[in-house]
Amino acid sequence: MYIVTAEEMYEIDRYAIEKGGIEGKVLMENAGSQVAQQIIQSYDNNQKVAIVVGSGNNGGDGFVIARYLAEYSYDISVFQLVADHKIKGDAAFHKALWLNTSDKLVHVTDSHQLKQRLVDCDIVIDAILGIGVSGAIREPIRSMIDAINHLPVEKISVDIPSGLPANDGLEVDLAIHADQTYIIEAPKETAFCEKTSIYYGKWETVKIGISQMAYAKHASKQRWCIKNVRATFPKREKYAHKGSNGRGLVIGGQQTMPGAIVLAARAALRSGAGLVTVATIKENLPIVSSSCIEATYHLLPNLTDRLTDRDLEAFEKIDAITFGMGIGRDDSQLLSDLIEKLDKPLLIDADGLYHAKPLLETLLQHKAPIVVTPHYGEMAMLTNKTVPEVKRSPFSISRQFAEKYQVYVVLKGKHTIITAPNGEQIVSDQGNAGLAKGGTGDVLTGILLTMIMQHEELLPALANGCYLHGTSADYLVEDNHTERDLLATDVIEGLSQVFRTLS
Ligand SMILES: NC(=O)C1=CN([C@@H]2O[C@H](COP(=O)(O)OP(=O)(O)OC[C@H]3O[C@@H](n4cnc5c(N)ncnc54)[C@H](OP(=O)(O)O)[C@@H]3O)[C@@H](O)[C@H]2O)[C@@H](O)CC1
Ligand SMILES: Nc1ncnc2c1ncn2[C@@H]1O[C@H](COP(=O)(O)OP(=O)(O)O)[C@@H](O)[C@H]1O
Ligand SMILES: [K+]
Repeated sequence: MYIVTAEEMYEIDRYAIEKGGIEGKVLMENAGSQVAQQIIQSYDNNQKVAIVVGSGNNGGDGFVIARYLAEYSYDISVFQLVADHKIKGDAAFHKALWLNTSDKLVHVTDSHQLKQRLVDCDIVIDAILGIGVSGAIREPIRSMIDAINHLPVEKISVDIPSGLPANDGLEVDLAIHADQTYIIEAPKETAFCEKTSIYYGKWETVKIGISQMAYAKHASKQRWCIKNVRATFPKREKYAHKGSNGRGLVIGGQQTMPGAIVLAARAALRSGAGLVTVATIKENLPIVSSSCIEATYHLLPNLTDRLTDRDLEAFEKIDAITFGMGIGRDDSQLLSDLIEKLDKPLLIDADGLYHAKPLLETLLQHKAPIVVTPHYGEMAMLTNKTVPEVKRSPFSISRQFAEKYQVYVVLKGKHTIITAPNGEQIVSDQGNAGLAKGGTGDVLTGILLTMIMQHEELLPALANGCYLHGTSADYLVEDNHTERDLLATDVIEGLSQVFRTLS
């Protein structure tokens, strides 16, 4: 499933009309009829329904919905919130069709009148503003949205809650707080941002006949699901040997934080890595090696000095490296050596990201791909922004960072956004609040290390890793765990259940 900005949706729409030959009127008919079908399946027809329409094509969808719901005997009233001359084009066409079959159209000019009209309704269908909204919401629409928000009715938004922008990065002025949103064709960026997703309520998409080709040409973001995983997940070769399944290196673990590297190493092995070596200080060895007996160990005298020739020689056979879990924030030469001297795919996580900050300009010198896996706080640190700024613009900030430093970015959160250096993005929205606990990020890092070694392309590799991690947590919470008790180690154990669903 693709995720779009408003501009991309308009391009896709234009492509469907100009190249696909489907008229705009037909797309609007499909949009309204599909939303109506959803409503018919979910809401009894003994309810009193008010459809509030604005000036644009979102309002046009509202007239189509009215026509279909009336056919199914819902008690429908349409309230037009704008002057007649504002309704043009396809919306005017569908308004005329509604008026051919019904006289239930009332022109409402202020919020006081609207409140009176809606007071005995059960459901309000919000077709006031769609993705064409721009700037601060103007009166009288402003007070009308506010009035609807205060009514104790079920609120169903068409395409997007009116007033909410489609794209990330904009401050929300005022928008309908929907209980349910039926999104036309493709979810918009704001459905995946912490501050704005709440306005949508529950949401689902309806298809209106636009081809996948139109999306492939104009959309740059996808929501990753099982279908994508199955299509891209590498098969385990029958004659595989441990060397052919990837040799991963995990570097990190101060004396006070040995758990992070254990989690990463165990997660990498559970995800299918052939060999995992943990490079850490000798003080950690007893605890780490007894917790992960399948790994091999490489001792570093400390976590700050340059790598020796002996280290570099030992790492020569490695296929991918992850650096940073539990490494602490003291000055260290290790990361700059990894960037300069080893041309291996390199994943930088946790404290490693603090080491990466002064080295960002040098990342371009690395001859193999670099992946950074910040949570929102770490992303704010890397970009000199505040956490609220990152939360408002997670898609744009990730893309700018990935393009500027030519790295892959995995911005971790409820919706994890994965960005390639060319700006292409994937959202992984598997997982639950059980993952909001120390150590789950280290598990993700281990899984990603293995995925990097086993896939040919990095973007699906990272998306598949996030899918495994989130889905493991989802299955565990569905079965015998809860969001409260879930531990990072459980997520590692849960992976086998996810793998079984992949073939
Ligand atoms: N393929 C698809 O996706 C399809 C999409 N379709 C539907 O089309 C929708 C997009 O339609 P759209 O472009 O007409 O925009 P939309 O938001 O309805 O109206 C814009 C008007 O709102 C007003 N306005 C704007 N800002 C404002 C403000 N701050 N405060 C107050 N008023 C403001 C402004 O009017 P003005 O008052 O300036 O004349 C502006 O002209 C889309 O969401 C989907 O529902 C389907 O029908 C078919 C296929
Ligand atoms: N509320 C949530 N819903 C879904 N996933 C979550 C949620 N909170 C955290 N996660 C996931 O859990 C992991 C936490 O990573 P991170 O913050 O680096 O943890 P740590 O550093 O303690 O290991 C990320 O993969 C993130 O996407
Ligand atoms: K709307």
